Amino acid sequence: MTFHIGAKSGEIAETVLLPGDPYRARWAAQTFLQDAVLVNEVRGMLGYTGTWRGHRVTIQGSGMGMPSLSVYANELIRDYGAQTLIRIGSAGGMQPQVKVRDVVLAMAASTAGSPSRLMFREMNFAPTPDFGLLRAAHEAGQAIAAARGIGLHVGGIYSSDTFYDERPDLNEALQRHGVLAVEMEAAELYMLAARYRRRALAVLTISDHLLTHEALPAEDRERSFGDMVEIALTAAFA
Ligand SMILES: O=P(O)(O)O[C@H]1O[C@H](CO)[C@@H](O)[C@H]1O
Ligand SMILES: O=c1cc[nH]c(=O)[nH]1
Repeated sequence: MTFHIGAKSGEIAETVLLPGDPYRARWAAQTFLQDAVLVNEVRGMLGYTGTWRGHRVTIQGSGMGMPSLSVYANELIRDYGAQTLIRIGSAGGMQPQVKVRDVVLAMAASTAGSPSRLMFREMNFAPTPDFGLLRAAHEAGQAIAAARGIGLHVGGIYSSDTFYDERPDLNEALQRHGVLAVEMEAAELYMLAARYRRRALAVLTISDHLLTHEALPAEDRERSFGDMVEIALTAAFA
């Protein structure tokens, strides 16, 4: 048991999927895991442990934004020994070729903030995922994307500290530099994984688009993003 996670010692698996939305954690656990057991509900941030194809997996909500993700990832790594942490998140598309419902594998996560910024100060640390996980997710993702008719993209993303941002010039600069999508947690996850020598990756589904202004409803963001969950699980145990 930690400050924010009520699970007992041994109730968290070494492989953890991290959706921001705790209800997505519940949906993914009910849909993909066998014998899923609720192991955390402190602050309503639901976490479940079960098995996928015989492998133990925890799916733990991480909340919105890097300070929240940082709380859960720190405790999962330092107190429960999590080794592989894969974010399964929603994101806003930033390029015309990246469509709503496409999946993005975040090969780098730029950020202007994050809790780790306090530590790095003037240093522009480059947060990146585990290459083995990225490669395995790409392989799994290609097959899933072809079968389901969705796009799969690998590239840089932007981990923002604000959902409602007042800097259209910043988004424009990021778009000109090829950034595929915006979300709010991956950079901190990658920095923590680097610090503690753990494996991390962010697998994202495009839920809305900054250029076309399309947006999926909350129910879809909670329950219809199975492609990225399958990609994440397959990559974790490749
Ligand atoms: O759907 P999740 O995983 O929460 O991810 C995205 O959605 C939230 C904003 O609506 C932020 O947490 C952002 O990163
Ligand atoms: O942070 C986010 C997440 C989803 N969609 C966005 O536009 N931003």
